[in-house]
Amino acid sequence: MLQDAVATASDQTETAAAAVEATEQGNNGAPAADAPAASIEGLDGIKIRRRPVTGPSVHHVGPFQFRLENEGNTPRNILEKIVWNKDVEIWQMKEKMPLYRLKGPLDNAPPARDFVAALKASYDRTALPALIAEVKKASPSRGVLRENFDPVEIAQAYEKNGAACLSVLTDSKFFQGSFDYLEAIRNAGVKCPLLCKEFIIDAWQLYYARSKGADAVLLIAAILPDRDISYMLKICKILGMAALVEVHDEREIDRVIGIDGIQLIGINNRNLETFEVDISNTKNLLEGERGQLIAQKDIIVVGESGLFTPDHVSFVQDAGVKAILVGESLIKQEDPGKAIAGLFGKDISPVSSA
Ligand SMILES: O=C(O)c1ccccc1NCC(=O)[C@H](O)[C@H](O)COP(=O)(O)O
Repeated sequence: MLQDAVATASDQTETAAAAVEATEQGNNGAPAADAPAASIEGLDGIKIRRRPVTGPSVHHVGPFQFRLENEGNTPRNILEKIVWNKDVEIWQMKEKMPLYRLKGPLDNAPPARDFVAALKASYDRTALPALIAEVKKASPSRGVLRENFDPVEIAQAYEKNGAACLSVLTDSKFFQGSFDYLEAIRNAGVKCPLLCKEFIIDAWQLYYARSKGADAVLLIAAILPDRDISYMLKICKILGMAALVEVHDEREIDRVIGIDGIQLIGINNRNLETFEVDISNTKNLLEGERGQLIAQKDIIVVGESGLFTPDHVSFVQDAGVKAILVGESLIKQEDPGKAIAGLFGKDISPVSSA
């Protein structure tokens, strides 16, 4: 039933993981027709299915029975694939580290750094979009971006050369990222606030990210209903973390503008279903009344993906962004820190502009 599928952020996980497990085990021959529908497609503007149906239909031909692929238990695009995998991963991680064990140590943890203030300070200092530089080893669309990958060295180089904040990919299966990278960067004395770049679908992940040193998290509108975004924003506030709420199209941006407590909207120029990158997406989404409303609400817009040159940076700045999130164009250079000056067309490191 559809209303069953729209569970709260936390109880979705168990159900979803069980569904994925049942699917992977072949469901012991139980026909899908008897199973509850697990898709929440179309609800609250979400385009992807948050979890597979519990098993493909059984088809009978004479004495044989077989299952057809692609009848609900096969992800239709990379985003669905990532999210379905994440469901199972979270379920396993929660077993090892239940919420009550995560929460306790957080009371004595150093407070989160102010991600939003760091972006504003950088913009005021440089009059250029504040840089969130991404520590990104690989991606589903581009494969391995950097063989010789030392996350701490890269983070320090980004900081030294003017990044306001850092984004650290933590998904291991699709991005070769790690929570250990986040923790190591934090423990190495990097002062820039850190964004945990994850596919967050369960509130447990917010506590886990904080426990590993995150100062901010990514919430992707394509995979989260409005009520989950609102709920997670409240938890972020309690934990002292900022949330970068990411959108890709008009429907998503209009949804999130209406949610209370949004400080940062990321416009992803990459379509996460097709991998197509088009930086004019940022401009298109900020045109007209929508851009004015965002400015009135004092929301900072972050332009994400596909930014390689000073012209690209000017283009999105003219469209209204005050910050940019950049991975590939920096990480692929021999010296990712020095690549920052190439991206902006000038040195933006704090020392040189002081
Ligand atoms: O980068 C991908 O291939 C990708 C695929 C599926 C989901 C998300 C993906 N990337 C996350 C990002 O949005 C980027 O890492 C980030 O915006 C930086 O983009 P870029 O500067 O183009 O590396």
